[in-house]
Amino acid sequence: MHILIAPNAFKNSLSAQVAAAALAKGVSQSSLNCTTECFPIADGGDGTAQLIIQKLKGEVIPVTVTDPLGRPVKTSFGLIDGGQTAVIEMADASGLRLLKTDELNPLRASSYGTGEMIKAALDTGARKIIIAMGGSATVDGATGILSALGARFLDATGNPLIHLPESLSQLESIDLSGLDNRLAGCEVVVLCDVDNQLLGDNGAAAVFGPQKGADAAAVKLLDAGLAKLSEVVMKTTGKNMAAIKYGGAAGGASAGVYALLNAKLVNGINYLLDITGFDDALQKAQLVITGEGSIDEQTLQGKGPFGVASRAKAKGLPVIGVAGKIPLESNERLSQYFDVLLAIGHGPADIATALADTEKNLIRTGQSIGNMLKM
Ligand SMILES: O=C(O)[C@H](O)CO
Repeated sequence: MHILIAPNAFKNSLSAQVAAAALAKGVSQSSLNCTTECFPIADGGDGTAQLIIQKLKGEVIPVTVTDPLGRPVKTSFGLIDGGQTAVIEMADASGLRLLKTDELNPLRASSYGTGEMIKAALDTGARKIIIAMGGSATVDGATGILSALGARFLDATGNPLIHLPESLSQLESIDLSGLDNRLAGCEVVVLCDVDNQLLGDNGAAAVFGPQKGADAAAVKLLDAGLAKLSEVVMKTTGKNMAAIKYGGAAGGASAGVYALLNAKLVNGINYLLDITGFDDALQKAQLVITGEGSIDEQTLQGKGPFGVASRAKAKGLPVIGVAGKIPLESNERLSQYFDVLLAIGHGPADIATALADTEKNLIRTGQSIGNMLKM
């Protein structure tokens, strides 16, 4: 039997690579006679660019940019296709993981550093830029990214707004005359980790603002600011940031680059699976194991394990989903994609212990899966 092991990262615990290796180790310690292939995945959020760059054997270009609070951060992006295409991870410059809990400041956090990475990519001569968006600390509708690339966000007196995104409700016009003209000849593709739209109860501020430190008042202010941005963008470009699917990803940065850089917004997991040749790996498999920190109804909204499971199911393959948390009761919708769902925990544990034990839990779960299949 050949098993394809394709988990997402286990948030706050293990990268997708380590999770896949742990499951494979467990299976190899079982009594099952089988071969395995590790195919770690990501859905646009943290780790996506790294996986693409690794899989496509890209060149890593080091760069120093500014973090969400304007401090220098050493990071990198990748070049693939012989240098024609740059692959950027927004979270490397503007990610939540760059801030300590007491530094979270969604009213001021800026995506400027991601714009600096785009600029650095243009400097290499890249003609296409893939940006993985998710895991961000910002809710600025890409105003930071665009400012780094030369756009100016102006108030009623024609002065540039300071303290974005907090001041967005004073936006009156956008000056695009200074926008880096190399962007005109460059295709921008954004890999989105969620399909939420920009505004409202299901939008960037309301759903993802709280995890970036926004209280109820800040969520309201940010949502109103993004609505104002959308209104002015509509006047300036005729493009509707508020209506685009995926526009709520990464604090609306996806919607901003869609409207002002003509970026194409796509489902992160599907793009990753396509570009990394997942279907070829699937071709050889008789069983697929995928997983993530939690597998529940939300998984079906385009998350990584869902992307993997739907492709496996399209080929009639059995799928085992492993997660720290799974629904208590069996769920008909989930069963259409996951033949078996396994919780990896070995007993009652607080979150900190569960996170610390994830690797061991995955090894043991992999071994149990192998032994069960052998039976
Ligand atoms: O960055 C974020 O806001 C979330 O990952 C959703 O895209």
